[in-house]
Amino acid sequence: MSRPSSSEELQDSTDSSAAGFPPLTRAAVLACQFSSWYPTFRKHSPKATVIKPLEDRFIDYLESDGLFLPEGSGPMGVSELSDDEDSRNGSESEDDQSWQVTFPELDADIRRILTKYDGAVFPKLNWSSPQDAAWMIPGQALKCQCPADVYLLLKSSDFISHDLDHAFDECVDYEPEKEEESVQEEASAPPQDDLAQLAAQLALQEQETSATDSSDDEEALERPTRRRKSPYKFELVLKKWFDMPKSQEWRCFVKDRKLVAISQRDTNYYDFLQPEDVQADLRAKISAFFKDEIRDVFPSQSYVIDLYLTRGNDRLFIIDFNPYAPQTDALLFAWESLNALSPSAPSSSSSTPSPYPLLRVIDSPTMSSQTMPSFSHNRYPKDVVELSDGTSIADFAKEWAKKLEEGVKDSVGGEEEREGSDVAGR
Ligand SMILES: Nc1ncnc2c1ncn2[C@@H]1O[C@H](COP(=O)(O)OP(=O)(O)OP(=O)(O)O)[C@@H](O)[C@H]1O
Repeated sequence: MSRPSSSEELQDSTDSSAAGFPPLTRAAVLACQFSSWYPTFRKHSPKATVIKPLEDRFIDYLESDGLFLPEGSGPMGVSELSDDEDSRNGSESEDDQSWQVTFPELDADIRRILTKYDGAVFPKLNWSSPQDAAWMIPGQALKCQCPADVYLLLKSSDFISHDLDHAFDECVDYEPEKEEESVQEEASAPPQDDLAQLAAQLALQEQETSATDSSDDEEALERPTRRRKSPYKFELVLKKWFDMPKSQEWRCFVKDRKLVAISQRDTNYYDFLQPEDVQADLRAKISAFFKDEIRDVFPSQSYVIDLYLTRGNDRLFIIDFNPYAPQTDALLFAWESLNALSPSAPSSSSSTPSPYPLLRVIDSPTMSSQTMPSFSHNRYPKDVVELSDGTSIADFAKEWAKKLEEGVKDSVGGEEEREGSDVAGR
């Protein structure tokens, strides 16, 4: 899920009903949480394991100041840190802190999942991956090969902070004071004795297990936790890493259960996507997949799906669900034009084929990558923007969005293709 970079920008974009957006509800946001949809769509999604709920101590670590890594989380294992690892712990004063933080159970879970997934995973929390922090690890991708890689990315990312603190901010039915009150009431209840506590923990585990459809293997690792001052539980999603050619990714917009538009996900120009028959084939494949596998199953009326089409064009995979809301990037479309579409209206003549879903690809190689960056307005690190030229994040975002809009009319140079493999969730 993409998200605004500042509360100011958030205010600009939250008047969703005025702009023609359906009201965003907590249920719609929760439906896009990874563990909400993955059990249902597992066979159409790359392999992944969810660790939930994350313990409060770990969330506190992610939210704490300074960039330091828990002891024993590096590639060398539990008992030692390499010199390299030590140097990633940040400044000298922060080093002291690093030796006080350990997450041996979580480290062990991550290492076990890494082994199961051939040594590399892609991390995210309930909704977001730390894409804005990719530059923190070698290769600038979110390819994690030890627990420290996962922690470093999560801890450095504004997108992850958004998941932790602002996931429901724009929902019409979200009342933070009320929710916090109920959590505080729970926290101030008389302490339970050990047996009662154990029973409560087991009940929680059972409830979670059914919610994530954990079956024969460990695709949902559950453990009891203390209650945090938050009305929902945080989860760490580790997806098996695979090389996914960007040119094969598509963002699909669903309005009132109708697939209205499809946008190329990447901002590069690809020759092979230009022929009309290729585009017609794409529309047909994605439309059929949506109708057969998603439309009657996904609980929301309006939402956005990210799909990946294997290079042989023979199989579609679900990468992510996002809310139909301004904080999700509309990519090559403008939200105003998507909101203005009315796919239910009768077509002018019965012989005219339906124009839906509309499909947009970058259709010219002339635009330079400087004017068409691959991160759009709500997908770059806050710190970078703050340091940029003294403008506020909101102003910078508006400038950026304007550039993007202008940029869509042209396009940029191509990227070499790679083949994805072994992606099936099951
Ligand atoms: N298992 C994976 N292995 C390698 N790369 C991946 C994997 N899953 C996702 N990616 C890449 O990361 C991108 C973002 O993934 P994902 O949609 O899960 O994260 P997100 O933070 O929710 O993104 P967004 O907010 O843009 O929807 C994908 O478009 C894809 O390019």
